[in-house]
Amino acid sequence: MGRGGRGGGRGRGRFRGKNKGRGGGGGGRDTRTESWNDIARKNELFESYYRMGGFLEEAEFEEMWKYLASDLPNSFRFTGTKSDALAVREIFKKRYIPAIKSMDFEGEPVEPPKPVAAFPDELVWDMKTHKKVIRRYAPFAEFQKFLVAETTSGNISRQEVVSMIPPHFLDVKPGMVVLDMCAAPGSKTAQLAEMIHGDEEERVARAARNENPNVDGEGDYSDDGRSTGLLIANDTDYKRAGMLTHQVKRLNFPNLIVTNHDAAIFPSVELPSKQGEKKQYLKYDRILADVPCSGDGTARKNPNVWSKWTPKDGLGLHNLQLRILFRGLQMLKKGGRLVYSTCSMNPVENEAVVAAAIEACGGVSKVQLVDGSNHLPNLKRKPGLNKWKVYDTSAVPGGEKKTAHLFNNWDAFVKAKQKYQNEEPERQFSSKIAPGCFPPIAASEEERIPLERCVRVYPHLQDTGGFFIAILEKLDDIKIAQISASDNTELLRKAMQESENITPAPVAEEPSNQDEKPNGSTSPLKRKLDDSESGEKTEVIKKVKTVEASADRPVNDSNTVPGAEAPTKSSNGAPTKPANDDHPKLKGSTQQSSKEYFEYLPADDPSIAQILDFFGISQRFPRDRFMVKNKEGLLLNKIYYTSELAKTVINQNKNRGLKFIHCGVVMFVSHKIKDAELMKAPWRLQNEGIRILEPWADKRIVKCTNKNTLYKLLIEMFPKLPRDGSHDIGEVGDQLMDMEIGCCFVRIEESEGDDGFPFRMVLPLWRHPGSANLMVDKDDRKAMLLRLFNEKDPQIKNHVAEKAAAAAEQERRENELEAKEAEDEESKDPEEVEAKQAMEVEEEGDTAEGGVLLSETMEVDQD
Ligand SMILES: C[S@@+](CC[C@H](N)C(=O)[O-])C[C@H]1O[C@@H](n2cnc3c(N)ncnc32)[C@H](O)[C@@H]1O
Repeated sequence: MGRGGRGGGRGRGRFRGKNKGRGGGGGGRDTRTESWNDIARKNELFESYYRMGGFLEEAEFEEMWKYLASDLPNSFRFTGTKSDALAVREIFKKRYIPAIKSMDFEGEPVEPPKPVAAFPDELVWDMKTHKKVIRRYAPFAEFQKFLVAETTSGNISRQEVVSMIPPHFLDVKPGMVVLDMCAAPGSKTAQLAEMIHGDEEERVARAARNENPNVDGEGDYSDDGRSTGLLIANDTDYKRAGMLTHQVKRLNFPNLIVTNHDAAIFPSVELPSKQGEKKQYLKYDRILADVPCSGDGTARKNPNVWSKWTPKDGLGLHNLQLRILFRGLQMLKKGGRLVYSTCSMNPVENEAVVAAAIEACGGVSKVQLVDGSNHLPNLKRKPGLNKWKVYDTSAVPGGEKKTAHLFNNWDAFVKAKQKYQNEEPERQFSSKIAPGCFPPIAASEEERIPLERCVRVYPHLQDTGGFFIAILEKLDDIKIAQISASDNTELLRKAMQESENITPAPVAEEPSNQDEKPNGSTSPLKRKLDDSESGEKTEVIKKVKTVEASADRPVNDSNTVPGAEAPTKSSNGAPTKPANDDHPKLKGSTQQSSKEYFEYLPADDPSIAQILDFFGISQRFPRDRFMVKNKEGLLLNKIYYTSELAKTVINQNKNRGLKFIHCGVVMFVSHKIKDAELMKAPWRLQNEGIRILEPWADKRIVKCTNKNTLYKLLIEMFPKLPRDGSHDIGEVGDQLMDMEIGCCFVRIEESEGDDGFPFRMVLPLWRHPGSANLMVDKDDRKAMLLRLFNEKDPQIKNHVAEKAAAAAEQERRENELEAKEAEDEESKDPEEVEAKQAMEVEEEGDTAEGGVLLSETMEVDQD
């Protein structure tokens, strides 16, 4: 049946949104095809849970709910190194804010973007005008162009405000080893990379000038100012990990590795150890666990929340979230910090997970919740909850009625089930409700988990989405034996075993301490029956009718069998992923990835030595961190560069079953030109890696000091460089006149005034025999022309491409003519035709002999 075929109407009634959305086989409504404005922002179950759960006082709840049902403001962040971000921000403030201020939309003045007070340095902005209006309404066209160009160039990240919070709470310092467990699509990974990178460029520049790079004493800059840190960004979904790779490539960060594993069983990463000594494993200073969640805090931009929310979403994810968090805590260094976050407001996915993980680690003496009030002090927030109710719906298979329940504690849930077992044995509850879903009950004040230290961000506080953040600090080693204290013993133990299975080596966890007794059932933290709430507190909210089972709905539709968590079926009956379910389907990852090769070149590789010599790269620049991505380790097309620790991790683990899917910044690309073998270095520098290399170069540097020269180099590809010196590219052309053919650095220093450059730039340029060409692709050229020269629709000239296009057109015309002539010939005397053909062959031979291919025409593919 076609989409939307059954019934055709909108699922506005209770349960209908969910029913239709998940029952794909039944022709359910796909809300994504509908306009966001047409979606009814109503869901009684959703509302009743948050209204009755006691999260907020009634008046505040009303305010919060009003915001939750309204559109989310548009937000974005200026990214990259701080100086670049501030420079682009200034351009935005000077050029676009006044323009927007003078606009009207539908008769009302447009509210211009404003900085979000919660974040420092005015780097985060939001704006009430909807994205769609900005995209479609002509007066916004220039601003939209700027947003698109800077997003493509990586200077702006269009990220939701609340999603920017967790990295700020991690307190990352340059040089730290950081794991982002659930990283795709990668917006927080980018923030973490910026933090690990710190002011690296400034420090490296100082080191290269033989000055002390470590001015403020923060971070480890023992590697000549370079950050020694590492960021591993992981996602279990292979496709999403691909998206993540696409995002992080723009960061040009050599200290980054992308992996594709189930975070709950993330493998231990081995480090080199001396022969005969105990194996060493990587421990992390910081871990971000931004786990898959029901996403109900995203209701302002996600129609599925309104149409599909059920209490089972959160319940179904609690366990996976707990396993991911627990694995994160295992891999954390003693004294290290982990931030757990979700875009859900549901305590079952938040405080309950945090409490259960702390208990599983052995309590507050092992892992403590950190008070985050000194981070982002301007962020409006609410404390975490110490009490909440677990919400479930139960029903009898085939029956019509669903009943909603709110349970205060585990015993109340058990009693309710027992009661129904006598009266209605077929009634089913969610199989996912576990003791860990309920508030913890501590035996003493010292052992109490201060869940109020968690951070809740509600939509009405600063006009954002909803979010939850908890900062955890590992105080002591987690002994394997302590896991038995948890209510989730078996699952967590299994998770540990699985992470061992991925890597043939033993897990890098602390040895089990024999002196340490397992807490077992005597755990003071084990959830107990709270006498005051011991009676069954099931609150039957309302009995409601469910949609009747019908022939075109699969019998295992989760609405007819609540709690059964039936897999969604696609129209061909194959199981598909439920809308908000990010559960991995395979143990290691969601798909088998194709093998990537990461082969490091020897430090004395003669080709590398030749290239580095060509650019006059200092001997202090490391020569053993260059890598190629083919099995044979050959210098074919691209040469990548990585940090020292990234290299160590890749080399030590690539044959241990770890799935690395990305690492390295492109440093050199082979330049395919005629007579390349006669050149000293037929390799071109890349925009990606050029800033890493440039401080160490003392050859082939061209200074660009005039804005007009840069404009000419950007607007025209291959500007002429005739031998007589009559070029049009100013001081750059003058310096190039005496330079050997090949690539070079164009260095542009920051300078003040309207004719100055707002930030420092280094760009690669290829010096041809008769021309020069900035090796910057068309999109980046356009973005630079817009940013620096306010050039809105630049027409970039490319003589070579034009020449090639003209030649192709000429050939096409000739072919057409030939075909026509051939047609005409058919009717002619065959002898005459034969004679003509013989003559043509001769002519072709002549042309080929005399023809010379210009090197430029072979370089059309270079940008
Ligand atoms: C909330 S999103 C992460 C957003 C991301 N941190 C960002 O800022 O762009 C959750 C991610 O977890 C991934 N995921 C789901 N289950 C996972 C698992 N078991 N291990 C690792 N990643 C998982 C999903 O594919 C999804 O990309």
